[in-house]
Amino acid sequence: MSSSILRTSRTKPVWSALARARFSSTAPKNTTLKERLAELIPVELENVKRVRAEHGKKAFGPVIVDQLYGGMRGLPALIWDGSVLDADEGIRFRGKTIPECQELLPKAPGGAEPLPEGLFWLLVTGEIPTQEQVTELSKDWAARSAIPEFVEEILDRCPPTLHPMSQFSLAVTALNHDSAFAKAYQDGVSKKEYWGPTFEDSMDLIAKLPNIAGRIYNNVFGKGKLAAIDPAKDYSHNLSTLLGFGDNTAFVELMRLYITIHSDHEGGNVSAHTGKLVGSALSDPFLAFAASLNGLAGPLHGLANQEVLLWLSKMQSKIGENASDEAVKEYVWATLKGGQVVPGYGHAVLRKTDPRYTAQREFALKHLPEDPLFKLVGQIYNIVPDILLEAGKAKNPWPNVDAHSGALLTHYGLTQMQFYTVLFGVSRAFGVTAQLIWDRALGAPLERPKSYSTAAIEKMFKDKS
Ligand SMILES: CC(=O)SCCNC(=O)CCNC(=O)[C@H](O)C(C)(C)COP(=O)(O)OP(=O)(O)OC[C@H]1O[C@@H](n2cnc3c(N)ncnc32)[C@H](O)[C@@H]1OP(=O)(O)O
Ligand SMILES: O=C([O-])CC(=O)C(=O)O
Repeated sequence: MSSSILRTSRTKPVWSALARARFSSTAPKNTTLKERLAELIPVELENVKRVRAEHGKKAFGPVIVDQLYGGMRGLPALIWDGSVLDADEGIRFRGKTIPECQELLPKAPGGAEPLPEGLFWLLVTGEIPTQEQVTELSKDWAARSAIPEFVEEILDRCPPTLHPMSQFSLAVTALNHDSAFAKAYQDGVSKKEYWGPTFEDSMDLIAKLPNIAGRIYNNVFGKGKLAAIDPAKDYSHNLSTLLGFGDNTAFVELMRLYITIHSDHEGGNVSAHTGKLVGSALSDPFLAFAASLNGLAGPLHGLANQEVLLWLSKMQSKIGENASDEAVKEYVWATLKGGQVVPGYGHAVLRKTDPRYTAQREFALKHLPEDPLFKLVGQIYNIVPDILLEAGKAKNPWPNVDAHSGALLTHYGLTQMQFYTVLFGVSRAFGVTAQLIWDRALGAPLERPKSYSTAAIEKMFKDKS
């Protein structure tokens, strides 16, 4: 932020606010999230206009043919300020590392982990909210949490054999019935006002996810009558209660950490990018996020947390519990020789251990250091990277977030691994909706990159080699 901008007298108060936001200072008191957004949006619109005027025609680096065939790795293609991923350091949410978020974001009374309500505020504004602002968000989400009866019926009619992620996606798609954005669009809302109903839909969507997740869990895994949302409790506490774990303080803390760290992973990952892409067609946040969920449900992305537990269970039944390092090594090699990936290891961008893995490991060291599955996860950490390096294919031999989460959930009795990605999805809604709000606020256009045929590539370089 240049000092000349800060000195401009007419805009000074607003630019100062933005400067504060960009440096992730604390939010001004006595303002709601929506009011704060309304202040920040015109400032950011000016900022983007300035950046485009100054740099809009500059080249960003070469595009090579391998990137077209190789899943666009490293292709600079998207803008998202909410979080940025460094290959070695891992994720920062609005410039804050996970340990910094753990330190700075408001906590529940007696709690040590950050409240995801605060993380959402941070993702949306770049500011650390006050305790009161976070409490207001908890209350607002509790007030919006009921799901329409017909959505309950859709879930109740799903066969328990339908994967929980498919049920989740169905329910979220159906919420589009009451979309404020879809209605406003039909009523002829001006482009400048898109962000308002997008914000309302986003808040509704996040608020309704505990009821959807709880109903799916209850229907599929038969835990009896579904509990009700308590307006005096925070989001993670309510989610835990609906899953039947609300009385377990450590589980509630785990949910606070879990939802915070799984929320966003810059803009290019499959779920975030899918939400942005679908949203760019002005599909409302429910439709856009349902598409995100369908991407998250893939085994190379969010479903990897389920796959890790499956793989560990199969390992235990094959080589027994407390197996030797040699036996574990043999099992890992057999996985690779069978043409399968080692779930929970490797990453498209990261080149070091995922700090989300480390945060979960630290939680385990504090709350469940003697857990046998946690010990196995640790044993594997000492074995797999060397094997992946020796196998010589994976660019990143280190664990990602999914290598750890299932062991923690299992410890507390949430053993139904098919459900794990639903929890990931609840969290990912925070990042996807924050991005949708800003995309509509900044007038992000329809996404439509160019595709090429192999023949066209050949022709392009025919006389140049
Ligand atoms: C929340 C998340 O989405 S985190 C990721 C969750 N997914 C997993 O944990 C699944 C296991 N990991 C993987 O499949 C990969 O590492 C991915 C999908 C995450 C990243 O894929 P890429 O960016 O293509 O990885 P990379 O460039 O290192 O791949 C090169 C080769 O190594 C292989 N490789 C990468 N990771 C692994 C692994 N964990 N086990 C075995 N092989 C691997 C790839 O399959 C690829 O093989 P190929 O040349 O035969 O196609
Ligand atoms: O960044 C990625 O590609 C995958 C990932 O870890 C996430 O989305 O959380």
